[in-house]
Amino acid sequence: MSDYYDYMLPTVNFMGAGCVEVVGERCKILGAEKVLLVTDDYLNSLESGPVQIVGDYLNKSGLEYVIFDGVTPNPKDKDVYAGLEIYEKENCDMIVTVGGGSPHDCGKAIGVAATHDGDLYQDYAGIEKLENETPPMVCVNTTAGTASEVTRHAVITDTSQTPNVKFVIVSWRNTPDVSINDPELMVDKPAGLTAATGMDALTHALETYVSTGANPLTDAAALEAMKLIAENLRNAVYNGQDIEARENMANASVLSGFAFNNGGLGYVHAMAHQLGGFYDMPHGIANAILLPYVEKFNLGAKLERFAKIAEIFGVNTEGMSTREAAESSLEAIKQLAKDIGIPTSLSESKFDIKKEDFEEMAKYALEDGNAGTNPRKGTVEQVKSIFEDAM
Ligand SMILES: NC(=O)c1ccc[n+]([C@@H]2O[C@H](COP(=O)([O-])OP(=O)(O)OC[C@H]3O[C@@H](n4cnc5c(N)ncnc54)[C@H](O)[C@@H]3O)[C@@H](O)[C@H]2O)c1
Ligand SMILES: [Fe+2]
Repeated sequence: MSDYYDYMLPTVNFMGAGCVEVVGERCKILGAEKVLLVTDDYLNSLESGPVQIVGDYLNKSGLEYVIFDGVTPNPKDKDVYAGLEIYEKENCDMIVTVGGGSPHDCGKAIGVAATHDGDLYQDYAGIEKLENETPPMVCVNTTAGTASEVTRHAVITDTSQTPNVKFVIVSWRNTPDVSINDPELMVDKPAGLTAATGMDALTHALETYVSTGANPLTDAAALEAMKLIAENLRNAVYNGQDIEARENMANASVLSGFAFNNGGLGYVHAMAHQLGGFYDMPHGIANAILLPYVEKFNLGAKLERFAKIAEIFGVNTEGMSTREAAESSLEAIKQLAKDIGIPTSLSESKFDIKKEDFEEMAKYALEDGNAGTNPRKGTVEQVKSIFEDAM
């Protein structure tokens, strides 16, 4: 390992109420003539929703655009190829995504498929495998969780395998040119989605903070993200119209993206990807359920850091040993999840989880691109037992 590190950020990030108005002018600056607008059918069905708002700004800037709304949650390779067909047929030269992590990731993968031969999973899953420049991209974010709008990750589900496998293409070439986080586009998010995506952001910040790839810059971003989440996620869930809570959650999500884009994640994400691939479980729910169980496994490797997390969550750690303080951080996280209505175990979730799958899921998890920076190395047996523990 070298003594230096790189720190990757997208070129321009817009944050705050009203900032979506820059979308058209930013596309023009990037040289767009015809935009593929990538989204999902729900957001596209909303009158005066984010898709219509973005479309109006594109029109105002004199840009032509065509909508692809075939993105499904946990986006599939076939969604990517359906989008690519439109991108090519319509001679698009730029991608604008509107929505949460699913449209952003699908849009990134459309850009990869448009500029790279071969198979997305076979040839490009893993870290820094992209060889060619991808089309310019602007991401308008409507959830506060994945931070895909600021990261180099695209998480796609490969449906050619049974069971399906979620894989990650990680490349700086995938980093969007512009990210737009306007909290006014987030106020109508239902409570359940706010809770799940908020816990995804927490998982990003926490996994990076205890990862083997953490550095002073990722620490600063991760600590502030966790503080904002501890102070604002409940409010954002309980009162969706609280614009300050929404804005703070957007800030937290982006900060956690700055952190994990550079410091790496861990077994929570590696294992959550299996729950997404095998059962189509929403990503935020999968992370939120697994988080305390995985971190119980990791605790001994980063006791001081977990003790610091407890402080951030408002636990009075005075008089506690470092281990006691570290353990109390897991209780604080469980309490937050409980308060916002997240199931506390896999069996409590409404998904038909099968114990017989755990061995295979554990194997895939250890091969996942996020497993390498987990602070404690586990065997297939150990990862399997974390799944069992979470059941
Ligand atoms: N690329 C990355 O860095 C990264 C990181 C973490 C997760 N992910 C991936 O992102 C995906 C999950 O993304 P997500 O959690 O943002 O959800 P999502 O994009 O899958 O959206 C979930 C649902 O919420 C709806 N929705 C989105 N915004 C809304 C709004 N403002 N109001 C009402 N409804 C809204 C959508 O229509 C959809 O039905 C997963 O596939 C996950 O693996 C990617
Ligand atoms: Fe995530």
